[in-house]
Amino acid sequence: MWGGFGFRPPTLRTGHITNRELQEFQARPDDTLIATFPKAGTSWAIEMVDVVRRGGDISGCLQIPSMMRAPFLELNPPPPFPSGIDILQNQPSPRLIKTHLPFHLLPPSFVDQNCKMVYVARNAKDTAVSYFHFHRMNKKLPEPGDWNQFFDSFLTGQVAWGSWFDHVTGWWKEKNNHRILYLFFEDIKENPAREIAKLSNFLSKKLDREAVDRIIEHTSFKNMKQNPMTNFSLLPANIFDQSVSPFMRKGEVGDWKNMFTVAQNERFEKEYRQLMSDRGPSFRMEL
Ligand SMILES: Nc1ncnc2c1ncn2[C@@H]1O[C@H](COP(=O)(O)OS(=O)(=O)O)[C@@H](OP(=O)(O)O)[C@H]1O
Repeated sequence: MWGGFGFRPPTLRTGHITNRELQEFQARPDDTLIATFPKAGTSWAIEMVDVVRRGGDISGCLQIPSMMRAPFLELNPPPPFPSGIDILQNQPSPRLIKTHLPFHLLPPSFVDQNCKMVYVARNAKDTAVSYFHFHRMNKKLPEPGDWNQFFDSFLTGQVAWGSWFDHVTGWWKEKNNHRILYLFFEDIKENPAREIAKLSNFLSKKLDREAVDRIIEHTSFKNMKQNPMTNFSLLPANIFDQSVSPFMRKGEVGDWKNMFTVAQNERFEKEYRQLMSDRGPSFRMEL
């Protein structure tokens, strides 16, 4: 699989990465980290950040799959496939790195090296629905059960990468202590040009009007869904079975209304009020 991307797995490694190896990961000062809770718009942000860093030139992005342009830090497949760390250690600078880690589990070198970090948050209801469909198609994740069961698992933080509530508030609390740009999926959807301007400023990359238009076009849902470099169609069906649910599924704000029952919504609202502090980020559930 990896050979097809022009990548040769390093030969030295044979086993899984340990938590200690992850914590000892050496970030470089010019790394850019993209951090999210799963299904918050990671792939969208990767594409935007990558083209912004390339000054609006999309040609490089059209040749290499997104998962190779922004390796997944904590990816830990069984041998002989390379881990995220294996891939990253062999990548030239400046690297783009994807993670779903909560802030408190991030390898300390990202803070020590004063790396730029882009965090994208998405409202919990749409995230839960997107995550449910992702579990159905991702053959490396546990079976989600029915929507009712998954809803319960999500709300109680019993899903991979834990509690959505802890994740979005954990990164929010740190955003002024480090070089963190905290963005929202809903804001990008509402006004991509405004959010690209924030990225251009944060990444110190000047973009003219044409470049911004090019980025909006290249990163539109329609284009990313058709583009094999961004739609994960290069992964075989025993990893992502897109006949069950496509990776680029709907890309909307408010799709939760098609899944949540009235009772689920009431329970969600009640627990949301208890779990989200007043000082945390505030989310829009519809536009
Ligand atoms: N360009 C663009 N515009 C709008 N929406 C987009 C875009 N790219 C990805 N998406 C939607 O983001 C959801 C996938 O989230 P992630 O990329 O974070 O997934 S992952 O955690 O990295 O697996 C998933 O959301 P749902 O459609 O609601 O399931 C994708 O469709």
